Amino acid sequence: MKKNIIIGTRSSKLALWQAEHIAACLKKQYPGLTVELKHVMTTGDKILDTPLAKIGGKGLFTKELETEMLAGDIDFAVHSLKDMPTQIPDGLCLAVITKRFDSGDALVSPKYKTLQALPQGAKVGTSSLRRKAQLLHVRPDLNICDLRGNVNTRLKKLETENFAAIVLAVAGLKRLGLADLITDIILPEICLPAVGQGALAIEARAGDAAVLELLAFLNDAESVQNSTAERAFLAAVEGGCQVPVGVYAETKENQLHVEAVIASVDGKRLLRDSITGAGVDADKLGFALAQRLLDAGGRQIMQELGLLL
Ligand SMILES: NCc1[nH]cc(CCC(=O)O)c1CC(=O)O
Repeated sequence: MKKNIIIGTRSSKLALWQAEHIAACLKKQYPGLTVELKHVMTTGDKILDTPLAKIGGKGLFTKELETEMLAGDIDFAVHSLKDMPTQIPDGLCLAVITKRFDSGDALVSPKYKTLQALPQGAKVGTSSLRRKAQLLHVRPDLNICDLRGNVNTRLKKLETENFAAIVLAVAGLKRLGLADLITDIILPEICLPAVGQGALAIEARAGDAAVLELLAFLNDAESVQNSTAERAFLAAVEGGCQVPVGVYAETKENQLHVEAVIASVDGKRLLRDSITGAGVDADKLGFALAQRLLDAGGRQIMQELGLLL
């Protein structure tokens, strides 16, 4: 049994909460274990002004952590699953996907409270093309403006940059103890979440049996199955975290139900479809749903996006 573990983490408050949460779970399970946190700066942390979609590339929040892991300087890294690219580098693996509690998006609007109540042309902050496209689809009048930075930075900008509302993940706000700031939950009928939103992922060395064994108890079978479908969908549309694509899988009455959307950035074209099947076919279901949406016009939208960015 390992006696000491080094967890690699980004330094944002959310990343630290997530790493500390996993550290606490480990210490509870293995009282003799010592757990250390090592802070690692990623490209996504260094470039703060440019919209992520324009920086391009995948793994902006994971690459430097992966390098440290491969070099043996950290034992594993804790990520928000939604920040994980669909391709994991050779030698590494997704060791754990935790149980997901909140997958949705929230509106923070101290003045207007709900999406419906926002005045015509209201300035709304989000840098996510997925959120932008889906919001514009129901409210084409909104003035959606870029809003980057970690959760706390975005909340500050809500005031300093005069946004009528900003959109954030429910999970991130709850983890930071900021659930009180949520004034409206944006229903999945309006805005489907990002792949894996709300779940934590632990990335570790594929051959490190001691660490993998130590972590196994944190894995949630249903979460793994659901995110397998979601990640298969994302891989098939060849999207990173910065595409106007949303997908949500859930298990109901022993069936896996996957719902997904591909939209143009202006929200004018929005393709949405769903598929249901056996959980063991999670991969195939995600892939099949992607093919359906791509054939229905999604391929053209993704091609246009490639030209745009
Ligand atoms: N893109 C940053 C990011 N990565 C994960 C979360 C929230 C937590 C989660 O979705 O698991 C957030 C903040 C947000 O989107 O509001």
